[in-house]
Amino acid sequence: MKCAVIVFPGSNCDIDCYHVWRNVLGQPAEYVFHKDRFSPDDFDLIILPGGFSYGDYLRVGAIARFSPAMASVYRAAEKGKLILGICNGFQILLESGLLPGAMMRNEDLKFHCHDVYLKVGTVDTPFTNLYRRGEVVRMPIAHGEGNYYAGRETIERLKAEGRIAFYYCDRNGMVTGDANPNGSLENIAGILNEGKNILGMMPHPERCAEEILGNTGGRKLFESILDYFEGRVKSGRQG
Ligand SMILES: NC(=O)CC[C@H](N)C(=O)O
Repeated sequence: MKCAVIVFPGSNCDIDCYHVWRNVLGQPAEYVFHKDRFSPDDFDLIILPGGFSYGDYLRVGAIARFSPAMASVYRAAEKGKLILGICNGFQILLESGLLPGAMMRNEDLKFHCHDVYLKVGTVDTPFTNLYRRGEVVRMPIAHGEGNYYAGRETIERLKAEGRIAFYYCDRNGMVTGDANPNGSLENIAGILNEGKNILGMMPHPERCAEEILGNTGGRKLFESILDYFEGRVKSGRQG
């Protein structure tokens, strides 16, 4: 299953994503430079990695959204290809309109770099099918702008359609204000598009996919994608 990792000026998690896909899952991966275009059928999975694309100028993700590589991502998205945006990648997906809502500065205006607990909101997706619904996983976060906001109608729709992939929670799985690191509405940590072929999430699964890192909570996310692609599970939509 061929994966593209898009490299923007200021990306800093591109190598981690490439490493996980290539070396942990043993699948082909390629870097795609932000100035390059590609055809929608060149890749089965596109990862928009974390970092500070274009220095986070204007608004996080606001400039990256206009890069040539993103023009190809939009075409791939239309074809139902799988797209995973992690942290800054999530921010770019919001700015590009591929996912609804917007990201604001963390409520306390501080950069948060620590582990959080996440509750899996839906397992009927190409990205989460190996988790149990309601499973609690630990993952690191590292961001200054993870305060997710959307209008009430959008939030209700996301909930009704099973499109909230992850909520911030405490170690017992309670979704409380205390467990919310950034002020995100309803403790939302990750959402899907309507077709469930696009996932944006603030936590970093690529930083917790190997024993040597002391946490493998993110590994099932990548394995879910591969299982889905190889037809071992039937959920969401496949391009
Ligand atoms: N780890 C990251 O992707 C950083 C995200 C982002 N640029 C922020 O600080 O909000």
